[in-house]
This record gives sequence, C-alpha cells and structure tokens, in this order.
Amino acid sequence: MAPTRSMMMDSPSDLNEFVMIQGNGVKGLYEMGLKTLPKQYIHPLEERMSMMTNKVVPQESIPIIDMSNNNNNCDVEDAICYAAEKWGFFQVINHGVPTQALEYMKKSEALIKRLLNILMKRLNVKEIDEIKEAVLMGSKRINLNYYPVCPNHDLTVAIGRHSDVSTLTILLQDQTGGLFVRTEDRCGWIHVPPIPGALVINIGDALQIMSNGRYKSIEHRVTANGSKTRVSVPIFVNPRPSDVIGPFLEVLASDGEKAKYKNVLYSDYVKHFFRKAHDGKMTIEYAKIT
Ligand SMILES: O=C(O)CCC(=O)C(=O)O
Ligand SMILES: [Fe+2]
Repeated sequence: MAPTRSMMMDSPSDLNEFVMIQGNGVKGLYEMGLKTLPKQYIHPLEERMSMMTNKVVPQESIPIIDMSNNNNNCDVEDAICYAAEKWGFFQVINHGVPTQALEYMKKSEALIKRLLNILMKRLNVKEIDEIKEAVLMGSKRINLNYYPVCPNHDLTVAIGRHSDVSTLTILLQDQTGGLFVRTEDRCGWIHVPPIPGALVINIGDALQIMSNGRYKSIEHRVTANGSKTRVSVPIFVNPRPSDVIGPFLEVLASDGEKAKYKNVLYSDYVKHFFRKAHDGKMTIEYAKIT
C-alpha cells in the first residue's frame, strides 16, 4: 500500500518540513483531514488536563473589572493593582477598545497606557517619562492564534504551560474557551471564560522583574479542542530588545526592599525563553538573584 499523507506525518522530519518549513502550521494538518494525532504531538501524561495533578478548580475565577466605573476611579485602580498582585490575570470590560481586529490594535494603546499608569503609581513611580515608557512598552507584537479542531485532543495541549516574557499582554479571545491559569497554590487550573467584548490582561515576566516580584506573571496554558476551532489575538507589550530590565529603583527605595532580580538585557531574556520548549515559570529563574 502506498503511504498516505497522514502516514507520512508520522515521520518527524516530514512533519517538521510540512508544518514549520513550508509554513502550513497545524492548520495545514487539520485541513488535510488527519483522523489521529501525529505521535510527535502526544504530550507526556503529567501535562494532560485529564490528570489529577492538573485539576480544574471550577469555583475559582480571575477578577472581572469594569473600567467604566469612573465615579470611583480609586476602586478601579485598587481592583487592578490587587488583581496584578494576587492573580496576575484579570479581565476588563467597558474598556473603550473596539474588538474588531485592526481597530483593536490601534486603539489598545490608550488602554495599555491607562493600565501602566495605574500599576506604576502603586509602585511609587509617579510619572511615566520617556525612558520609563520605552522600557515598559517600547516594542509591541501582535499574534493571530488559530487553534484548529484537534483529533485525540485529550492527548495533547494547544499551548503548553508558560508565562509571557512581556510587560503586559492584552488578549482578545473568541467564544470557544480553553485558556487556563495556574492557581495561587499551583495545585490546579482556573478557566478564563470568554466574555463577549472583554479583554484578558496578564502581567508578564518583565513587569514581575521591574516590580521586584510585586506583580505576578502567572503560568497559563491552552487546551486543545475536539469539536471547535478557536481564535485568539494577543498583543504583547514589551521592553525594547536593547533595554536592560531590573527592579525599578522607586520600588527598592520605598522601604529599603532588597532586589530579587538582577539587571538583564531584554533580548538575552527573550532568547533564553525561546531556547527551550515551554516549561512553566522556568524562564524567570534566569534573572533571579539566588
Ligand atoms: O490563546 C490564548 O488564550 C493564550 C495564548 C498565549 O498564552 C500566548 O500566545 O502566549
Ligand atoms: Fe501566553
């Protein structure tokens, strides 16, 4: 029997050629009509959501913050800073950003600045001057993530456990669901339910470092789905590659706090992240003072 296209996909080099080099992605595999998951995508047992060690905690939920609550701006600021300190993840509604793609990218700038102003004020950074603005949001990247329907979806993950290397990430997701955030005790996962019109905000490693650990960059992952496709559009707000990041002096000066992280060149930090497969929160160890 002549080998079929799907049989060829069992060979790691053919699969790599088709998905990566020819740029077809996993979308190409889906369109080919594969009925079973190529074995290279099968994840070890301990990474699968079906395992007890990965239990979903349905009663927990990340905060949902109404940004239009202008009568009491202090409440909005408190809610954002508390969410950034405790959860590292929150959803915002009534944020003033249109959610149609191109407009979303253009108009997100004002929301990013508002969030960073609020978060900086709490760190004793009174003003975001040009230098601070560059280090906080000097470069941005937008991704368009398409997650096709996946055969044997329980044997794999769509995106493995990781934390983002950004300052902040702003994410627009469709109504499929599947994004999970690590619980504080690290024993379970909390689903981030799609809310029409909402944006998901998370703190990235760069802001965890610059805030000397006050704001948390939390591990998250995306599960594969056996019946529905999923689309998400994250905007990663980053320092520039040439920036050196470390705890802000204002944070350390406030109460003589000791630096938990050393100064690192941001491009080195990002290189370190991409040097290995997604592995939870391991990247930040690179900047930790031990
Ligand atoms: O698609 C999602 O919900 C999350 C994507 C993500 O975590 C990432 O691109 O870093
Ligand atoms: Fe992420």
